[in-house]
Amino acid sequence: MSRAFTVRVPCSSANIGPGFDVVGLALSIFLELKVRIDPSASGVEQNCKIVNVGEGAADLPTLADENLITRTALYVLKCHDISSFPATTFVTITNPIPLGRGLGSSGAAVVAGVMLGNAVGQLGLSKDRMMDYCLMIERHPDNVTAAMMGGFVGSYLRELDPVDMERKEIPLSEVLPEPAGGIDTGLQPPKPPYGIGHHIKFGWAKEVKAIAIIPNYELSTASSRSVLPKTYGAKDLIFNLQRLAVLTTALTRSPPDAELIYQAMQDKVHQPYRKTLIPGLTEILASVTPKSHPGLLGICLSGAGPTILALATHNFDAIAEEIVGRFKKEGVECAWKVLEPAYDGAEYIEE
Ligand SMILES: Nc1ncnc2c1ncn2[C@@H]1O[C@H](COP(=O)(O)OP(=O)(O)O)[C@@H](O)[C@H]1O
Ligand SMILES: N[C@@H](CCOP(=O)(O)O)C(=O)O
Repeated sequence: MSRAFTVRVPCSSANIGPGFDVVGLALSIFLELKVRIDPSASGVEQNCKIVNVGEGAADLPTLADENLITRTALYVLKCHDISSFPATTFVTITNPIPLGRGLGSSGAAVVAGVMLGNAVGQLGLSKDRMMDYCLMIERHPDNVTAAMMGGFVGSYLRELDPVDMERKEIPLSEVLPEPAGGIDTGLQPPKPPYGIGHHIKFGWAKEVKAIAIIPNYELSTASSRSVLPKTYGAKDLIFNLQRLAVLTTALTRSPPDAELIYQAMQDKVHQPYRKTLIPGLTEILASVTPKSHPGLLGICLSGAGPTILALATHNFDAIAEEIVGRFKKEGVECAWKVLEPAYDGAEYIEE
């Protein structure tokens, strides 16, 4: 019997200033998979047929063991003794999330892949258990937690017992083996331990919107993490902890207190180091304030960048145009969008 379903996953903005690797906000750009499983389909070579549409479509892989979404689904299936997609699985991936911009495209792809594996294999995994699979692949919890659970979330990775810790810290190449010449032994991959992470959803004041100013170049999360120090001084860590403690509640209050939020979104842990990769970053972050641009609440780098996220209640055009103009002076063109929180997170819709 044929089956059809849709998987829908929001993009996300991680960190929101001081919450490096800790907080994430799911936002209203949605990765969508349209899936049809048709056992009677004939004339199709592979048993999983992928069509990419949207951002980066021309460059994204169309083979199931190469594309991040379907590789992730295969990981989930193999952990349940299912070695491949059922014949014939047609997956149309429509991706409006810009790649490598700090809006969680890879986090959304991983969440979509885990949801796909769960649905294709009819595994009945809960969202909490699916999070364990996500965290075996994307090892900072902020994006995947926001994309899966929705809204504004805080998360941490638990200190697991030594056996589980060893299973969790297995090299990524063993979780998602490279297709060509990799170490795909055909053996069952390592199953995730239970409860790798914990999370909590914060509130969100309904009048707060997120303006994403998106430069027209890609910066991979891996390169943007490579410029960060391995150790930090107590002063900078305390600076961030103090602000994060205030920020998560400040963003729930109506009407929002712009002065409080603006200060609480300052960061000393990642943004200062990333300025070497994002032309004009320091000046851009200082270019709009609640005084210069009423309606602005706070401004930060979105995820690993280069997108800038400005939280605001109104005056969106003026705030965005100021930042677009600053980037232009650095020779960088941008697009911008006003986004809403995506409260529901990842969704599975049976057709
Ligand atoms: N829809 C998708 N399908 C396949 N791969 C994807 C998809 N979205 C993202 N990716 C992979 O994730 C990479 C971007 O990840 P990353 O560097 O973490 O940036 P981002 O900030 O967008 O998450 C892409 O270059 C691509 O390899
Ligand atoms: N906390 C991570 C978040 C990366 O987010 P992405 O959207 O850039 O993938 C970091 O800051 O490195």
